[in-house]
Amino acid sequence: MSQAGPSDDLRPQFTSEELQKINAELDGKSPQDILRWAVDNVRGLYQTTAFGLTGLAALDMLSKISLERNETHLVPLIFLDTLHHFPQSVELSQTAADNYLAPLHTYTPPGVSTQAEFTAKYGDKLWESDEASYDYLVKVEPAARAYAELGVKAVITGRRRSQGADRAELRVVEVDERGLIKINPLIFWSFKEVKDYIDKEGVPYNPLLDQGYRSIGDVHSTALPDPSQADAGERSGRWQGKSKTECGLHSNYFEMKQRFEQKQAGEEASAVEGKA
Ligand SMILES: Nc1ncnc2c1ncn2[C@@H]1O[C@H](COP(=O)(O)OS(=O)(=O)O)[C@@H](OP(=O)(O)O)[C@H]1O
Repeated sequence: MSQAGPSDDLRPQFTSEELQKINAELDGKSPQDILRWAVDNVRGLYQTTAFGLTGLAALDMLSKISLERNETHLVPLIFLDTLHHFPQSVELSQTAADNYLAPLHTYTPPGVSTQAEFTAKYGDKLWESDEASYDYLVKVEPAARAYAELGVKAVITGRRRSQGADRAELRVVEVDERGLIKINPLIFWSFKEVKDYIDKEGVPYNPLLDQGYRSIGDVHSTALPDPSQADAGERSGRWQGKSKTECGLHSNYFEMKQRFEQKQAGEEASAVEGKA
């Protein structure tokens, strides 16, 4: 399966010197100021979101920025439906987009649109037998396909420094190895600041949050945070018992793609040998 596409060749909009200057200017700024900067200065801008609290806050802020400017255009949304989300998360993707009248682009893994089709095509519990291929198929490839098909040059993400692990070192604006710009408008906020904003502005959110979940991904890799570990991070319910902290979406694209393609080639070669 070849996953090549124009997204492999995104052209950077900023030189590294410009990027350094932009980050110095945006350091410590409010999410709204960062979002205003993004809307005014970045072309091909989308919001990639799983409709976590951070993404919902950004969506609400973007909608208010549009209103204050009397604009009808809202930054379009990209949702990568892994086909293994909680039903509440999938439902929220539609209700949030409808609520804000934001264009929503939903992408599923290559060649499938239901969980049963995914299992039939790629195997049962692929996340257990081959986690890297699972991540590639449900997040990395669909995102690259979305970027190529939609002409995405930049994405707003819901990552924040206070989420810890790799995210502690985030910059406001990053350019990835493909030249894709990633903007992290709520980078300086804590979980409490985000939740306070959501409550104050009455932003509808995933009902699972009220059951104690704090970070929500796939059903099979999301658990309630351990109540005995009160100071564990907000993402401690993700991939519990594993050292993994990221789903691949924010990892090096070329490395993920190469690993997947090598694995595929190896499996195809073994299948041919097996038949011979
Ligand atoms: N399925 C899907 N579709 C589109 N975009 C997605 C997806 N999963 C993660 N993201 C983007 O990554 C942000 C952080 O998500 P998480 O903290 O849940 O971590 S992880 O990416 O799943 O590892 C997340 O922030 P939110 O907008 O708050 O959801 C998004 O910007």
